Amino acid sequence: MTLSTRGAAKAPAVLVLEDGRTFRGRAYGAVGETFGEAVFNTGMTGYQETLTDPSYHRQVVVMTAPHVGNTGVNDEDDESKKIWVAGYVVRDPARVPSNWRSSRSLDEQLVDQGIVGISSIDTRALTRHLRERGAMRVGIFSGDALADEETLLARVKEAPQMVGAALAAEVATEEPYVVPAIGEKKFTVAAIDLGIKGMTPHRMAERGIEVHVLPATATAEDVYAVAPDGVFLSNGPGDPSTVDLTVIKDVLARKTPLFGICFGNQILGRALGFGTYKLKYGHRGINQPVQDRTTGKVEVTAHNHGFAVDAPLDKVSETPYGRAEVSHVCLNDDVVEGLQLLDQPAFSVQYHPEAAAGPHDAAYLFDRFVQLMEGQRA
Ligand SMILES: NC(=O)CC[C@H](N)C(=O)O
Repeated sequence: MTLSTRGAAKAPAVLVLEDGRTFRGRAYGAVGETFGEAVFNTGMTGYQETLTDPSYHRQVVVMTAPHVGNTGVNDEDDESKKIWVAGYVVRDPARVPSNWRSSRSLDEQLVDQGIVGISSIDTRALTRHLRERGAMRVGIFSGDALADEETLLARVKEAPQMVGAALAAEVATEEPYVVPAIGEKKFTVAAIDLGIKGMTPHRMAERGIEVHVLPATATAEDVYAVAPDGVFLSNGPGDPSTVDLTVIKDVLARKTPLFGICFGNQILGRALGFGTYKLKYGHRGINQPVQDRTTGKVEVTAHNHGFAVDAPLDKVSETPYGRAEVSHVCLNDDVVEGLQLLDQPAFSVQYHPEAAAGPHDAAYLFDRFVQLMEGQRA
């Protein structure tokens, strides 16, 4: 631990929202400047997984939990090879991390990876502002990047918007790789990496699945070259309306068992002919109530999405691939949280059954995927 994490005064920093509201605080992590879409995460824990979730690429994450960094950073909980958030906003960073697995402080980790953040601001006021006005662009500035507010605001307004952003290829693997089945191998799955988290193939491997993780640019030929029993569509950053649907339509046409999560749910929805739209402020956190309408059960789930599928809640829809219905719904706001096809083995959820971090209520969805693959073999 360096002395700086022991509470030495950090440089002044300012956060500027695109509607002109500003918050003055202290630099946290790297000193400099950064831009992105301001979003808030309501998780009380799991900051290491949040920071390394590729779906947060180009987003500045505001933590609503006031005290962040308490357990430091360890060598096991990263969900990808680096921190992806564009910036980090916390109220009150831990001065001294304390956990048996901690190998360094969060502050040091942010500095090492050049992640610009801000602390000591009223994150509750900022969150309420984003809830009332909606997600918007933001900049964080410290050190040499500080300037008068008008100049900073003009720079925030130059930053790219999230609507229309095609980001999956920026975060996905360039080379295919294999995550071996744990124990006896029962199935092969081709997982299209649009920003996959490490825990996701692990959850499949635990169920005897050998997972071939393929780049976002994989063709149908690449997918079928691994002779998959099933195809998986991962989570990922950006606007789902930018994704080329050729491969997924091919998978649907061949009736290969298909499971999608988050971004995967959105692009399955689009392939079925539904629209996607931007939510006012999105769902991010590990305490979101969802109802599985196929069983009536309610589960508490991990979310990270700013877009959603526009599908009718109370009727079966006719699609080019047979009938489809909304299988899951968020109990906070009735947002579509899952889709299922009724005439072929394909389904998806808008949230994170891999639960890293988060409650494990939704783990049964990986078992449903296994059942679909078993059903196809029978
Ligand atoms: N976690 C994800 O896959 C996010 C999907 C999409 N980028 C969204 O914001 O809604």
